[in-house]
Amino acid sequence: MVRMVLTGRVQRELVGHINTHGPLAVGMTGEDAHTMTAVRRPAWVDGRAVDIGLVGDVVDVNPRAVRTLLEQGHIPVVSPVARGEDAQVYNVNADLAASALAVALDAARLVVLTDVAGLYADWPHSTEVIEQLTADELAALLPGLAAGMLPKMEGCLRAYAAACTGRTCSTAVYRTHCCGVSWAGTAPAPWFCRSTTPTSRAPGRVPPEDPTPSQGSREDARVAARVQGGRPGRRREAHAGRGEPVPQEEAAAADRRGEQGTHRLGARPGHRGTQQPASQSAALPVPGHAEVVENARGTATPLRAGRVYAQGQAALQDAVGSLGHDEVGHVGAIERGRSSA
Ligand SMILES: Nc1ncnc2c1ncn2[C@@H]1O[C@H](COP(=O)(O)OP(=O)(O)O)[C@@H](O)[C@H]1O
Ligand SMILES: CC(=O)N[C@@H](CCC(=O)OP(=O)(O)O)C(=O)O
Repeated sequence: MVRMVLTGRVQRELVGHINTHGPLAVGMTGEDAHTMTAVRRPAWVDGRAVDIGLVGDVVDVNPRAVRTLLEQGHIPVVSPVARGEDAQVYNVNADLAASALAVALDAARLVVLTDVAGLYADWPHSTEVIEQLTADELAALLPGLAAGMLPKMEGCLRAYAAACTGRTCSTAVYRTHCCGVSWAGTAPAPWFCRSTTPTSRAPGRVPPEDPTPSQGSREDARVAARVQGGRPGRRREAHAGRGEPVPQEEAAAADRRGEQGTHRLGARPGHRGTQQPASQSAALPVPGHAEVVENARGTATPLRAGRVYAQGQAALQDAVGSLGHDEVGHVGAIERGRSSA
């Protein structure tokens, strides 16, 4: 079911929209060429693991197939379905999958899109957007987040921790800014608008050693309750929860697998960020601006990357518009600028 919806339907629509601009997008899944390997991820409720079915967490990424597509000028559209070493196929969260892929590709920037103006400080009571926050601040906020914002922010935190571990990270600041966008009119405003230059509020703050959120977020409790109650829910719950909660030993075993996996992709312990000015961050480009996008080690092919990026933005802008959102915000996660390591 998950494969059918995510790969057979959602992915095909996105690929189709992008390809109205040319032969750019190629659809694939995390299963293909062993791109993503996952382990079962339980929900945590009151410190106890609750099995919610074939939901996984990416523990290993082989980016070779994606890299090959990029090098050939394509835009890979990767559905968040991953193989497990136990021969199961896991449904992984798209934002967490994107974060893991960005890390494996050594990407210079991770951008996650959302249907609201940005990360709200006191949602659902207020829509005041947090413009910028540090990894520590985000880690503290994480357990209180819910719905789609939780995996987005968890993905940001993981990418930050991985990107800034063992190397100088000049712009290691989370920026959550909205590029509010109205798609209501016929001529949509740019949604990749220029971001504010990050301040020097906290570059180089120490990332958390384990960015995996706590044992017991509000969202986990909600999902587990849905699964246990067997009630149909939103799409997420409807296919996330298969099967009954399992005995504690099994849940604990799943957890052990999860911990092992987190170790493979997570932050290496002992890292200390380096104090660097934060001003090296490039502003997000506006559509059509053929910015040369290099990865952090400066190894991207400049011309091709610039062309693909510019085309890709126009195509993505259209694709997102076609999905019918009235407003699309994006949450800038990591933006490293040039790394000296
Ligand atoms: N602090 C928060 N700030 C903004 N949105 C939040 C927050 N906490 C929870 N949310 C919810 O998260 C949603 C954004 O995630 P969404 O874009 O729907 O994710 P996805 O579609 O990728 O699952 C918002 O519409 C809102 O309902
Ligand atoms: C485990 C998990 O979260 N799976 C997600 C995969 C797709 C996804 O992440 O879609 P959104 O970003 O729109 O939520 C799901 O089943 O909905």
